[in-house]
Amino acid sequence: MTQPVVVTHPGQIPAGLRGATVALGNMDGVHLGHRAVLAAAHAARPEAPLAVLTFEPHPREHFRPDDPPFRLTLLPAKAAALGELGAALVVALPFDAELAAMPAERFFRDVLREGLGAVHLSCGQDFAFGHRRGGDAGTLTRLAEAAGIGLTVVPPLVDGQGPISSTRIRRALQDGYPERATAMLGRPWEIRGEVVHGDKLGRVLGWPTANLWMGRYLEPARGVYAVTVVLPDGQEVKGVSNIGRRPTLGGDPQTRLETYIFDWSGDLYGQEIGIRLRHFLRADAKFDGLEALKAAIARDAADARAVLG
Ligand SMILES: Cc1cc2nc3c(=O)[nH]c(=O)nc-3n(C[C@H](O)[C@H](O)[C@H](O)COP(=O)(O)O)c2cc1C
Ligand SMILES: Nc1ncnc2c1ncn2[C@@H]1O[C@H](COP(=O)(O)OP(=O)(O)O)[C@@H](O)[C@H]1O
Repeated sequence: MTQPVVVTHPGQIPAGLRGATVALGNMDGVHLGHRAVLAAAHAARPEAPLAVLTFEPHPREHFRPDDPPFRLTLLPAKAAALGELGAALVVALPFDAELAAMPAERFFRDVLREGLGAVHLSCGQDFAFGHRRGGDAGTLTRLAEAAGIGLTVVPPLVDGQGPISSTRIRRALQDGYPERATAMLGRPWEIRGEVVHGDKLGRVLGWPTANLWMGRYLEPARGVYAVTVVLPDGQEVKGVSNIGRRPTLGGDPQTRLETYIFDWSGDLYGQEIGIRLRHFLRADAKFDGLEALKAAIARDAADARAVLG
């Protein structure tokens, strides 16, 4: 699937992608429920280009900047995942004070109708938009009908535990169940970032680790994970990661994601890699010295190899 065109303003939409059938939502994580919203937009108007209207930053990052980070996907990964689902266009509107203050009617007219030239809309039942979330699926139904634009309101996709949602996926990851996140996402959760320099202790211990900052990503359960690693060339290889603050070494102020890649050597500094959390192995621990830590990492690596097969 080709990468979608990503724009931050309707004025930037290429002529051929105006008049799209448009799925609406934050779409953080791009999970199976989001997939259903895209599928509904496409099914209604299969001849039209498929577009997604989303917000970047996430409205919660705008309204509650001091909340702990919670993102499942940042825009490039979100756009790539939406592209996999057939989106030709992603409109990622900057969510700022102006957008937050825009009445629902004006958002509908200026952005959806005139900006995108939408021929059909789809959203989840809980979609809310416009000033103080003043527009909901009911408002959208009324506005779309008056404008002669089709609308599909998609009921929540459920599994055995209830509706699939970004919130449930976050909770599964915070509780140490990456497999549950994988099931709801339809693919493993991946953290992408640039490899940064650490304390260069890894190679002394015999376990060099490529380090990423968690940044705006949700912090999952701290501890050790069996992972797969997407290298800069796109190759996917196996490894073992620690997500934590290294209590054995005095503790860090920020959480890092450190990954030892199996049967691999090379230089990754400054390059972007993706870490896909597969299985949680154990909680982060404070060891009594470096020898004990080394022994624990050796056991972790063996456990990860075993569970990854
Ligand atoms: C599989 C694995 C498990 C780890 N588990 C812990 C742990 O439980 N507690 C801890 O303090 N550090 C743990 N570490 C982190 C090491 O302290 C870290 O890799 C080492 O300090 C190297 O840091 P550097 O990359 O900055 O050189 C773990 C590392 C790996 C690779
Ligand atoms: N098998 C490997 N797994 C992870 N990183 C590796 C591996 N082999 C070499 N490297 C390189 O070594 C670096 C990590 O070495 P390390 O001594 O832990 O330094 P740092 O403290 O800067 O992370 C990685 O960023 C990467 O460039």
